[in-house]
Amino acid sequence: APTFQSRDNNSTCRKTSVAILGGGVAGITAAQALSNQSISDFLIIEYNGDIGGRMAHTTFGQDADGNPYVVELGANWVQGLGVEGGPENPVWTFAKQYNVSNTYSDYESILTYNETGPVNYTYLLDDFEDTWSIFEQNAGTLLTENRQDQNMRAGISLAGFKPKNNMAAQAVEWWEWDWETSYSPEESSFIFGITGYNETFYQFSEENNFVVDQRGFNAWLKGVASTYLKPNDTRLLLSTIVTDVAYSDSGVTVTMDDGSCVQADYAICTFSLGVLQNDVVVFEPELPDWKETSIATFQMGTYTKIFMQFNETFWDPDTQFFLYASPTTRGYYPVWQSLSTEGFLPGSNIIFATVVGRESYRIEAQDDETTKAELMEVLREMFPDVDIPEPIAFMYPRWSLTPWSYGSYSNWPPGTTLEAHQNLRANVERLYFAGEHTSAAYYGFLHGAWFEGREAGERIAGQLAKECVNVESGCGYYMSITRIMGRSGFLPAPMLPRHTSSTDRPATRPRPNRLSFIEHGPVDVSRPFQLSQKMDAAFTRSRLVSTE
Ligand SMILES: Cc1cc2nc3c(=O)[nH]c(=O)nc-3n(C[C@H](O)[C@H](O)[C@H](O)COP(=O)(O)OP(=O)(O)OC[C@H]3O[C@@H](n4cnc5c(N)ncnc54)[C@H](O)[C@@H]3O)c2cc1C
Repeated sequence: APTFQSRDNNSTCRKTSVAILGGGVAGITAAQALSNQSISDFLIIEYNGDIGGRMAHTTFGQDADGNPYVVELGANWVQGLGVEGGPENPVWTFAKQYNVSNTYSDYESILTYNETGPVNYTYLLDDFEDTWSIFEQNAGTLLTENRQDQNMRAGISLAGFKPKNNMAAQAVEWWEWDWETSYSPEESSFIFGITGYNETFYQFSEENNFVVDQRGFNAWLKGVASTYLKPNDTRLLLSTIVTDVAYSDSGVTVTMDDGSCVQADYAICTFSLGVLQNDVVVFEPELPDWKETSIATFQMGTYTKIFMQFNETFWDPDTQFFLYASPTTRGYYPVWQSLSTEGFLPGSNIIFATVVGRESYRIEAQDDETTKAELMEVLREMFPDVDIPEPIAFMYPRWSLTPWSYGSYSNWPPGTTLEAHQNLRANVERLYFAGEHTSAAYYGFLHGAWFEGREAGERIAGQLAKECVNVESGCGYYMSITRIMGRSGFLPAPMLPRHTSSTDRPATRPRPNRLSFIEHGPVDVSRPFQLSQKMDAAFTRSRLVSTE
């Protein structure tokens, strides 16, 4: 049973204005937003011995001199970079600023295989792309006409792509969908799967750059943190595990596993959706029903990279991706990426496979040797003419079992709404929530965490300063739908924010008809994004409806 003895004796707690729970992207950005508004009295409380959260790396294998390589266990790409003169992904801005080494991911650099070896089914990639331009329009129709969401399977199928028992088509669909979202089309929202894609790849750009920086991808976040934290700053509590969070309309008390506590005027909880779903932190009082419902509704996916180093590069060193279609099982070690390729870690002889969802859970539950044997069997099928040696290094993380993340990143299930998501984001009393999962526009991405951390920091800064410096994102509390409606339950009228029509978009956009609910235009990364304002407008409309 949880004990709250520290809270009973608050005089012994360390005092601060803002307790930031978690030192991932959202937490570090929230603290930066406070610092930018001259609020220096905050504490960042982080489980791990370093900042970065799910942007996490480790050492793996070794080079010819015996020095280990650094590989990313979590986030690996800057996704959607930006176009000349247009909005730029803030992570890309910082990656450039802090010289993070990266290479363009060329998705055309792909070879396809099945259980008999190399088989060219790349034409299916084109087929799927053609289908995409149809189903994204259909998703747009559903959104603009405020119609019921479907699952992605229905969207893909109605647009004409029906893989059924064609395993090559299944592999292609996995590459196009599951690989990005960590969920199958059956498990994913059609409308918000498409808007989620469009917000990033049509607003910024469709380019993804893969990070191979030997300092680790979090080098940029450390750079950001160093602008307001001194070396060994006592406001950063590393290796500190939060167990209890007591909140009220006058403050928040945070208790750690060693019994120590922090008493704050406000707090921002940036723990992942997986952490919230696994009840590892006790909230006092219990989170309200509307909050619990939203936490239970959204999904936490698992994305697993399995690294292998060999004593030679027996695959084509000039190709970035290798797609494998299992004869029996969709998503069975489908995507392989070479790190031995120029621009990555040439000469490293490292290749890694990726699985998601149920396949991740399956391999997380088995030992390394069993998984290694499965991978070797697949490689021998893909390269029947090669005498493949045993790997000299092998490793994969178990994200769904990791106690500070419980999964990789969030996804929207079919049939949910923006309103349900706003409840995931809304504060309870003086406890705020931020992270990739609270971003309706950029959930699952580093930049989602960045925008959300900044907004939460700015809102609290507005509360503390008693003046709203940042009028664009708004200050103060977020709205929960219950707070507006005065009750929980189904909303009587659809309240989707206005979205742009295709004619509003710059002509230079690659596929101008894709759907978005954020207006396009230059985004200055020093300014917040305005989704919340649009949502607030939607909520105002809902209040009018309910009053009527
Ligand atoms: C395998 C994988 C691949 C990914 N690939 C990409 C990619 O290529 N591109 C991309 O943009 N995004 C990618 N992502 C998503 C990206 O990593 C996340 O969106 C982002 O890092 C989330 O940041 P956050 O601050 O919201 O959460 P987190 O990074 O989870 O930060 C929360 C922090 O809270 C801490 N914490 C949790 N519990 C406690 C506790 N009890 N006490 C104290 N501290 C606690 C954690 O240690 C963590 O540091 C990937 C993620 C994974 C796991």
